[in-house]
Amino acid sequence: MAHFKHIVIGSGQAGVPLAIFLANRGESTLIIEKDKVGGTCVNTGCTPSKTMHEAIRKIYHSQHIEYAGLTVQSSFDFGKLMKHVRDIRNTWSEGSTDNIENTENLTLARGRAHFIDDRTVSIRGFNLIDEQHTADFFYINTGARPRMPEVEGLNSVGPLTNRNIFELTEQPKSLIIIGGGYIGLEFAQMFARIGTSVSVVNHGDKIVGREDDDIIELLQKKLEEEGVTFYLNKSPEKATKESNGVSLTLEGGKTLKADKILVAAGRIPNSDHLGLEAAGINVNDKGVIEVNEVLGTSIEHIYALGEVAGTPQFTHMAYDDYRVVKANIEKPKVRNTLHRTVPYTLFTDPHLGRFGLNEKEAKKKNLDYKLYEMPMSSVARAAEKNEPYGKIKVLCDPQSEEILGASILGVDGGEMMTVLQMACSGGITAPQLQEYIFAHPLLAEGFNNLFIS
Ligand SMILES: Cc1cc2nc3c(=O)[nH]c(=O)nc-3n(C[C@H](O)[C@H](O)[C@H](O)COP(=O)(O)OP(=O)(O)OC[C@H]3O[C@@H](n4cnc5c(N)ncnc54)[C@H](O)[C@@H]3O)c2cc1C
Ligand SMILES: NC(=O)c1ccc[n+]([C@@H]2O[C@H](COP(=O)([O-])OP(=O)(O)OC[C@H]3O[C@@H](n4cnc5c(N)ncnc54)[C@H](O)[C@@H]3O)[C@@H](O)[C@H]2O)c1
Repeated sequence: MAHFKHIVIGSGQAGVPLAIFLANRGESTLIIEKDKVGGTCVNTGCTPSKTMHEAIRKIYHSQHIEYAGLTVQSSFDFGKLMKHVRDIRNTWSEGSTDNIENTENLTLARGRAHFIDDRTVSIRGFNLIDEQHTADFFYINTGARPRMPEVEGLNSVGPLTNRNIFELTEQPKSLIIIGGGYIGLEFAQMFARIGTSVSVVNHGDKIVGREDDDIIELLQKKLEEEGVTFYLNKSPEKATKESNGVSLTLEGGKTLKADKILVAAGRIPNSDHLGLEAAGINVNDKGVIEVNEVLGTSIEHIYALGEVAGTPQFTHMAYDDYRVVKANIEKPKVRNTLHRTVPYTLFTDPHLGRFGLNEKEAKKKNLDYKLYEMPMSSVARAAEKNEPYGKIKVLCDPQSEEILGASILGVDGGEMMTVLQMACSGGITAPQLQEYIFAHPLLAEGFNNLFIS
């Protein structure tokens, strides 16, 4: 048993920078990881999925330049693509491991941690030997895992999730995806583009249900044009292993058949098995650790960060939790989690870049707004790229014309959204953007036309 000033449990998007920060203050710090260093984003989330997305985007666009007189007949090696994805992921995870191991005062323990009491954790190591350590302060950054819906037989058909899909070496000829959210749609398009027959089953009547209906319609239309079939308002009821794959029976009786099923039906926090009761740490009925605005738990010297603490499920938000904890260690009460902007980008092609208010939310809250909207085909750069699909919607305050939120379904829509997010943070208004000199012909230049009232 050793005593540390700080123990960080989980090496996710908040845990690694936090542990390095604490150790660099000259304070003895232990970081515990039960799996690969870097957490979901690096190993089974953003890094591999966006590596795959970019490769497939390039393949797709290289096959769609008939307008320039080029017809491409190419062969495609799925195994090679997935090896590339795993190589990139491993490089980033190993880089993160090296950073930890090269930091003075920082120790990496490999194994699964749980609390014995509010000052002690036990770690079940990879060698199955338990060790116990104590600390003055603890930081829980254990993330979340895929939620497996209650579907009869689902576990016995060996479903894919984000945890094992990047290990595939053979391309499924057909794929059923349960869930029409971020993971479901990103994978649906990727697999459809490489020739897999893809069906998405979603129990709500809309995919990405919190977006505006016109944006959802455009996005769904694009995916349908690329070969994705949607089964909306349908819950899967029974999964069965077949001699040549799997079948999934939906409510109402329709049965789909495919090589594989991918489950992308939301995530649940990794708070069970942590011994939180032994430490007196409160969780809510969804298993989320209850935290205050500076991420303190019900126990004064224990903090929780990232998805396990109910932070919006994006890497940049977990990372911002690290900034909040860091700021409060350096100078208490300077930063908290209240009123944070939560930008995000759905990495379909084209992107859906989002931040702040959309029409759906404004109507729900009965808020007044002025809407500026324009098709992407009116943006010169998008036309020049021959990627004019989508639309821009920006909500502004009707009096001050300050920007309240944006939905940009369009080529590089995430990058475009960020320009508006920054304008919003800096109090730059719609008329100011209409007069602003953007370099021609960039996508952002489209804002000159968008904001003509
Ligand atoms: C397929 C996919 C694509 C995604 N794409 C994006 C994207 O493009 N952009 C974006 O912003 N977000 C994306 N996300 C979401 C993003 O990955 C997560 O929001 C982010 O990783 C959450 O970080 P975290 O710090 O909360 O936890 P995690 O990154 O999940 O880290 C938690 C760590 O704790 C470890 N752990 C758990 N329990 C224990 C224990 N008892 N002892 C020791 N260690 C433990 C886990 O092994 C893990 O390494 C994606 C997610 C998925 C699944
Ligand atoms: N680009 C990004 O930033 C990105 C990419 C991937 C994941 N993520 C994060 O990861 C989180 C998890 O992604 P996700 O796609 O698993 O969850 P999600 O919450 O985005 O979507 C889940 C979908 O599954 C549907 N669903 C739930 N149970 C179902 C059932 N039994 N049958 C059929 N449909 C069902 C829901 O209606 C919903 O549409 C996201 O919320 C997001 O924050 C972000």
